[in-house]
Amino acid sequence: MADVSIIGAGSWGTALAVLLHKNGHKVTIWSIVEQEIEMLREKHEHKDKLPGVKLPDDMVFTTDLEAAINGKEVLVLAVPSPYTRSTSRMMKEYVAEGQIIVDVAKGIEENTLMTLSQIIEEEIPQATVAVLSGPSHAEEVGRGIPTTIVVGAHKKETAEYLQNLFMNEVFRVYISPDVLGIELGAALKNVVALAAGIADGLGYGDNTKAALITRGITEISRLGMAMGGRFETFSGLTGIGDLIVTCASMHSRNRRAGILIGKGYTMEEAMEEVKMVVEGVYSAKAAIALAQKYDVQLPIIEQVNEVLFSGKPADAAVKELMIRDKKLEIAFSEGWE
Ligand SMILES: NC(=O)c1ccc[n+]([C@@H]2O[C@H](COP(=O)([O-])OP(=O)(O)OC[C@H]3O[C@@H](n4cnc5c(N)ncnc54)[C@H](O)[C@@H]3O)[C@@H](O)[C@H]2O)c1
Ligand SMILES: O=P(O)(O)OC[C@H](O)CO
Repeated sequence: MADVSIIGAGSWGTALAVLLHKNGHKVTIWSIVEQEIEMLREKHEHKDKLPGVKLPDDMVFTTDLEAAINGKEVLVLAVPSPYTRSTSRMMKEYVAEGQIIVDVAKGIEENTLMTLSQIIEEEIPQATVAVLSGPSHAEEVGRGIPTTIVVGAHKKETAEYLQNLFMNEVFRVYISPDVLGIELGAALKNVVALAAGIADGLGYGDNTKAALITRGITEISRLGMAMGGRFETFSGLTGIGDLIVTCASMHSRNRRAGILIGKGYTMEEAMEEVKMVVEGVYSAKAAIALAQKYDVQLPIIEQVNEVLFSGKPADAAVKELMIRDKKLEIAFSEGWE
């Protein structure tokens, strides 16, 4: 049995807390939001973020960050990506040498273009940082629905330790050394899922969805591989797997925000309506900056940016994608006459 803290009490942190408790670990949940911790103590359920999932009586809820960190074997960092740096800064003074922090959020920092594990490593250099990612909606994990996921870590020993910590008969955990590929797939799929939602909101069909998923993963892997991620990662659970679930599921906040935008809401109105974090909005600009830096084309992601930040009508963005220059589907065709 391990002593574990979840840093951040949103829907994903809460679902993972329940999972880890079921695995026999001692679990503490920390949040910066006092009312949230009071509500969890009183109701033993996160009524706003994960309704219907009961939290066990012996789970500890706290706003005391030092107590949440001291002596814990693993810290699961589950705050949305805009808070990864600020939360890491607060955590730094309490984290022991080698203490494991597993980041479960998905994003790229807009002004630095850093992945979330890079931010944590910069802010808390004494920590051992790993990531957990894959097709996994909190609503389904909270109900014990079979799910597969990947732990990425620089050292195999860390990955195997976390695999044992999280894995059970309904939560199958693979391990991988490709931390960068995992994080890029996770952040970029959210931007493509916004596009898939926009297409749904416009009333388009399954053909359009399949096109966005397939050409979307081409964009993600093109950029990801230019940055050093591995092809197999983008064809795996944290790449195409997570892209499929996010583009298809009504649990997805990115897809739901996209649907509203496709129906004519502004980005701000859609984010307000969805209430929970819509990570794709934060990663969209970073993706374009990275595309420029690594000289790769991301046409879908570019159009998402135009719709989100330049007020381009969603149907005009789709039309622009359809009438782009004629292309080969695959990059190499030497000897093809
Ligand atoms: N929900 C899912 O199904 C799911 C699954 C996999 C990964 N993720 C990723 O996990 C991350 C968190 O997602 P979520 O669904 O839990 O989001 P959420 O919107 O449910 O979480 C918000 C939580 O963030 C915390 N918070 C609010 N303000 C804060 C601040 N200023 N500083 C620090 N913490 C603050 C609070 O505990 C709040 O409940 C995201 O990056 C998301 O992409 C989510
Ligand atoms: O609800 P979303 O769109 O943030 O997606 C949640 C997870 O990333 C799905 O794996």
